[in-house]
Amino acid sequence: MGFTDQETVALVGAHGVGRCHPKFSGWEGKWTPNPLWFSNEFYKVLLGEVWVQETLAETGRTQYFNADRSLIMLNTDMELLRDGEYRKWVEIYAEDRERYFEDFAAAFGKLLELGIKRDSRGAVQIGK
Ligand code: HEM
Repeated sequence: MGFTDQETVALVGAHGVGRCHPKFSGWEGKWTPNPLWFSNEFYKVLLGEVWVQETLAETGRTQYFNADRSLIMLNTDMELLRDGEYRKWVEIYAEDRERYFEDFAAAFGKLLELGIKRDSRGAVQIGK
């Protein structure tokens, strides 16, 4: 999809808001203690908790829980710790919320505009 490692890490930090619903995806739980608050909390939680893999009896989905089972990570979230280049950005965003906001805005704008062509004045080109 043409995203850099840095943009990928910035986008997945959106999992700091919202939650998983067993009836929709088969996964269960929230990523952060304040899932209605957009911040860099996803990265702090990812780095700061001890994660244990578990398979949910009800849905058969495998995911990760922290020690008190109040927070979760998906396998794709855990990849951000396993890969050195991803992990570098996790650490940067955990430390620097303003940097995260800037980089998320740029990467999310790119995601929203995927496939859209504009002319030199910025007007959207339809059907070209
Ligand atoms: C590796 C890529 C990704 C995977 C595998 C993934 C997977 C998931 C899954 C399984 C859920 C739970 C759905 C449910 O049960 O309702 C979810 C929720 C969510 N995802 Fe992602 N996601 C990815 C990337 C993203 C990106 C790029 C964004 C936004 C920039 C995003 C934003 C969200 C949000 C906000 C929720 C919560 C939705 C809710 O509370 O109903 N995710 N994601």
